[in-house]
Amino acid sequence: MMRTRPLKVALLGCGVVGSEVARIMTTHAADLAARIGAPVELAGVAVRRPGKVRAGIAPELVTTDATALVKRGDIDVVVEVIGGVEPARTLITTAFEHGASVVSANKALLAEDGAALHAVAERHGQDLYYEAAVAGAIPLVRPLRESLAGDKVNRVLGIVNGTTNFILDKMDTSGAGYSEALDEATALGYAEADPTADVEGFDAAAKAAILAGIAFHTRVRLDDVYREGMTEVTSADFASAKRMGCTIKLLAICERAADGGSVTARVHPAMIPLSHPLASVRGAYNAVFVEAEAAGQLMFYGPGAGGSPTASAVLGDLVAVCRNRVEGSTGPGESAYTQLPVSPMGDVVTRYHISLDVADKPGVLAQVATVFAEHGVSIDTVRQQSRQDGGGEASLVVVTHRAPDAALSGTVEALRKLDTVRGVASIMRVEGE
Ligand SMILES: NC(=O)c1ccc[n+]([C@@H]2O[C@H](COP(=O)([O-])OP(=O)(O)OC[C@H]3O[C@@H](n4cnc5c(N)ncnc54)[C@H](O)[C@@H]3O)[C@@H](O)[C@H]2O)c1
Ligand SMILES: N[C@@H](CCO)C(=O)O
Ligand code: NA
Repeated sequence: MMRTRPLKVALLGCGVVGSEVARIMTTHAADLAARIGAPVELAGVAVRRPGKVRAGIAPELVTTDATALVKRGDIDVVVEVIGGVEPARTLITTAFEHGASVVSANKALLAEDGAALHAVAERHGQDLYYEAAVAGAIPLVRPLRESLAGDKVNRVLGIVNGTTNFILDKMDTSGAGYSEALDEATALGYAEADPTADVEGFDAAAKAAILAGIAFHTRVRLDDVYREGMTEVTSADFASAKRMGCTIKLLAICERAADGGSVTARVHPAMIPLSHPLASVRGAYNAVFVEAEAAGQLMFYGPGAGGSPTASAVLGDLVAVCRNRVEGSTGPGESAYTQLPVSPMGDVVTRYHISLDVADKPGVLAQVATVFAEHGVSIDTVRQQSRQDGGGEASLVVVTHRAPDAALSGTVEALRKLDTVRGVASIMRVEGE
């Protein structure tokens, strides 16, 4: 039976995502009410620029005082889509203290302070849902928190940032420049307010922290995630990748150690074979593989950024939280009972693709091979090509077998010191084989 008192929703932020949340709440009001068992009403919208005309939002709902809105006491659910750590953290905490549940899309905040926010939510008997924070529209947080709660997840690997995938895809397929592709991603509403978060890998690292925490039932913070962005990926790297039958993607990889005693989480560009499903993830799409003991390998794929796709995930959470409210219950809280340590990047076992400019003379190959051997790194393939410019240099491309990342980076440092190595043209990890 339909409850007549409407559930009241406060929307914090009315930008790319917030405006779409408001639009869908209005246009789908009847369906949402039927699914929840109670009408849902937009009771207030906190913005920074009150003078701006916002289609479909009654001007009397708009306020610049987000704090007063979350303190009102009659609000059932606060939807936080302003982004950033503060004032979002204080507003969410205040919402819990004043009897509201929260739906957020804010990965930066959840990766920094998710544990504390979950604790406040639990203390006040409220829900904290954040499907939109990871991989946009793709259902991933809920499947990990709920559908896979009975399995043991060992690995989560994928593309979790739409902006950088859009840029890398453009660089690879159309030869577009980095800045031009970034401007386009920003105009399409994919990039963060400060796109440094995207291109330097902070956004993907925040998502990796959230995913690792949920997947392995432990606490992983942003600082625990090894991070390299994609700003140094060049067209020469793409040319090298092409010669190997690969492309380059910014990957987030979270793994449980083989002995189960620790976990790792990392974000960095990597070469992947063109035959791997991640190689065909185009534009702002995301794709994530989850490997679980009983389920085997699962792939989640879909739009990872943009106002409307992200609003879909926010609305899904809103319906879930409202249903809980109608039933007088709450959903699952944080499940970080294992407290596994996060190992450093040096312990992660990876493969490197290394492209060197070397002197084209006898003994150089042997000298380079010796450095690999001294660091305990086994070589998979070597390709040498003399340069035609008469400068007495050759290009040497080495692909290694798997080895601890510390041994691989130590090898590169030692190679740089050889007189016969004139330069390191490209170093890239190789994944997906
Ligand atoms: N855009 C996407 O594709 C996407 C996808 C997933 C998650 N997210 C997340 O959703 C959140 C919002 O992203 P967005 O793309 O809509 O950003 P946006 O910059 O378009 O919108 C944020 C809005 O919040 C407003 N705002 C900032 N501080 C405020 C305050 N104190 N009070 C009231 N309003 C305030 C800003 O004026 C802006 O209009 C971020 O956490 C982001 O990481 C975005
Ligand atoms: N800026 C983010 C938004 C989605 O979280 C991205 O490009 O993936
Ligand atoms: Na999602």
